[in-house]
Amino acid sequence: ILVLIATSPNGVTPPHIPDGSFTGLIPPWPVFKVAVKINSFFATAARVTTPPDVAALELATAWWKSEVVYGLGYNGIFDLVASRSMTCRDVATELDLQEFVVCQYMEAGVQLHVMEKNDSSDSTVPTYSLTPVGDMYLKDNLHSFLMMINEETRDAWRGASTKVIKSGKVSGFQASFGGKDFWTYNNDHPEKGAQFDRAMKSLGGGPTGAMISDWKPSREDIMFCDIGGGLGHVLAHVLEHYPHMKGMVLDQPESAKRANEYLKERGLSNRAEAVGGSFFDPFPEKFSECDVYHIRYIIHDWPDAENVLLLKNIKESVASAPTNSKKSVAVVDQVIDTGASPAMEQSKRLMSINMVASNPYGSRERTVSEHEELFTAAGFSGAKDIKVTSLRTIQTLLEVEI
Ligand SMILES: C[S@@+](CC[C@H](N)C(=O)[O-])C[C@H]1O[C@@H](n2cnc3c(N)ncnc32)[C@H](O)[C@@H]1O
Repeated sequence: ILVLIATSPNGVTPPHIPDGSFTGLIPPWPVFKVAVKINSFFATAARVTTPPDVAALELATAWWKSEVVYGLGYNGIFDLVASRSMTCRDVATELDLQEFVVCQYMEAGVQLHVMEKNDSSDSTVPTYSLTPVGDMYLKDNLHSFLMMINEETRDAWRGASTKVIKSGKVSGFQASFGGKDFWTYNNDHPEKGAQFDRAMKSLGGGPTGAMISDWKPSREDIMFCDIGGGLGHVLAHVLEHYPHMKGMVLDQPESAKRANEYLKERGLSNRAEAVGGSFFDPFPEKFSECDVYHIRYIIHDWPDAENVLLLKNIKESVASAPTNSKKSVAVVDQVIDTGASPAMEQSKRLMSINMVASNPYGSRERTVSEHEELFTAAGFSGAKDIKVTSLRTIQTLLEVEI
């Protein structure tokens, strides 16, 4: 807590820091800033010292690296090797795979720093274990994200690169999957919907920790509503830090079902519930009790018109609220041109194409002023006073009072 007090420019002091919370892993601001600068310096040094032909080949084959980690994850190799250091032959035998190919993939994994080789003195055959990066791909961590982003999403990108770029109108996903949009496809394939929810949860820890460390709620007992909150993973973290807060998630019916199970698992059912519905319809009456309407990774999923409708629904929900307490909309997204480093801006630009690939035509990452325009179009009088909160992560928090 002392570290947070000492380093949070917004004076954020969550009353409770649960054991193992991601907030404990967020470096103090000065350390974060220096680390980002050092990282940028070496990235620039590597770029300017790499000959153009090498750089061009690296870019052309960059997907090979993803395919290696995908293959290691898809076949359960990361999880098996995490249990004990093993030879590639034993891995192949245990998983009923081809030894020759497995050994090639594991050697490549060493070169990509997701595995390390342990040469034991009593054997000529090396064993392999995971590096801290490899650990990130385990089933209880980024596994579902690794699968999702290298399965249908890969085809969606190809659709964007070859079809949408000429014809417009639809997402890369629709161009590649017979016109079906991402959410309809996931509803038709519930295992894919569940995979997506798990992927979002696994991506969430760091950004949620940064949000909790840098964003100060108006009171510690507010009603925190996560609109499009998926499994309820963000809400769960927030409520664990603020024992007097309550919260709700609004998400698609199938996700809301999974969210209620997850919130129960986390022992939060007495303070949190998930409600199934569409944020493009008027909000359920109980959402008028929300003090903060938190929307993370939602605005970038939609074209302007849909975002204006969603923001209008939030505003309408507040208009029917019984009290006049201070209320706000808090957007967290990869806001363009607010990043702490060029590498972060590069990631946002790639994420923007991921939106073109996966979401309805017109979806993208936006600048602060583009967000301002959406709020203005939805009739928010506070749009011009949009408050920008820097977070110790790639995302930025934008808050508008209602
Ligand atoms: C990119 S995910 C973000 C999840 C979560 N906010 C997070 O930060 O991890 C988008 C979420 O929007 C939800 N969603 C999509 N269309 C929706 C709709 N019409 N109404 C409510 N939720 C929707 C999805 O189910 C999903 O949980």
